[in-house]
Amino acid sequence: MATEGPCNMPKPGVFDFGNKAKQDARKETARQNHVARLSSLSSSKASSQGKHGADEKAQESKNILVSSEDGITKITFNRPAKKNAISLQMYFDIMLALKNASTDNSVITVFTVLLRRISVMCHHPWSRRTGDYYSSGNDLKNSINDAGEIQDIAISAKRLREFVDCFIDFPKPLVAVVNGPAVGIAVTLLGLFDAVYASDRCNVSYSIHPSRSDLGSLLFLYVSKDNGLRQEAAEMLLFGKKLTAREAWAQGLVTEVFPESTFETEVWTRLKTYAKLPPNAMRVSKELIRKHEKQKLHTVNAEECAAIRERLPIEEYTNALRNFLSRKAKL
Ligand SMILES: CCCCC/C=C/CC(=O)SCCNC(=O)CCNC(=O)[C@H](O)C(C)(C)COP(=O)(O)OP(=O)(O)OC[C@H]1O[C@@H](n2cnc3c(N)ncnc32)[C@H](O)[C@@H]1OP(=O)(O)O
Repeated sequence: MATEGPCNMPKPGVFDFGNKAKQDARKETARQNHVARLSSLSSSKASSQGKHGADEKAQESKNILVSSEDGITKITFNRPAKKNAISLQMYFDIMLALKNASTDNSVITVFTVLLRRISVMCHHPWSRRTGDYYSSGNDLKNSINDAGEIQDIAISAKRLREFVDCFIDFPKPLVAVVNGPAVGIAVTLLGLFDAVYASDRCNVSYSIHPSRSDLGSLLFLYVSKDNGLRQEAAEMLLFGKKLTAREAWAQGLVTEVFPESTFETEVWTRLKTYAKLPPNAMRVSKELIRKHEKQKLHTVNAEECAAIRERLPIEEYTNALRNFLSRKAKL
């Protein structure tokens, strides 16, 4: 891989991970090992997958499960022990899953959390229960090593930008089935879905993490664009106020709130019906609805990731990280 000389290569497309990784490596020679790891992951997985049908199992990775059935590609968080915190590997797995879903035969793409079955001794011998969290957001270990030193900021910030870009550009209807609390980047992303269905046990919040207001402004842009500046959103973004599912609905972040007891049945019945609608009409409608805001979202995303890259090394942030990791601080 070339690491010197001018970069005359054309800018790769948002889903063109191979070329993006190569360009990263040219600019970040000091970080080549890290980039190479991500690049090799991309090429090995991409080459083993290609196009696939909506009724086939599409992708296996430990913490992100992907499956397709009934015209729906489901991307499922499966890291309950860490409250579905999103590691660098998971960012990558999700981007790959979105890339595949954008060209597979499915009609709708859905993000959700793996349901865990627990034994209960009350009315039913088995009761379904959701994983605790939809997602606790960015894995706070992504940018700090075991010695407590900040690491890989440029790469993480770039990866984050590419990750959010994938959501902004995703061409098919994208739905979030949120059956537990969502934090940080997982909340920001909600603004980029076409529909967000939440159970009444869900809540949304940003953390004590000082970067929340950076990434939050994407969400803020979305929430406030038709309604003027919304003070409730500012309370969440600036002061870390936790919103209930119904408050998030009132903010326009959630499409509909369902009782937990009927959530799964109602939502999946509805989604299966939607998946029978004409796919091309939905794609064209989505393109028309999103066309005018897309460029603005890309611009804000780029600005925010640049801000994160600059702010991450400051003491306020590093202290917050160390406090969380030494169990002195939580949400
Ligand atoms: C380049 C960088 C880009 C930065 C981009 C920024 C994006 C915005 C964000 O998303 S920042 C992250 C925001 N999220 C948080 O701040 C949540 C932090 N977590 C908590 O506050 C709590 O864990 C909790 C309230 C979500 C749950 O508390 P609870 O007491 O129920 O559970 P534990 O704290 O014991 O958690 C269980 C294990 O999970 C690990 N964990 C939870 N969240 C994260 C996380 N975001 N990152 C890493 N690890 C997380 C926790 O450490 C426990 O692990 P352990 O059992 O091994 O100790």
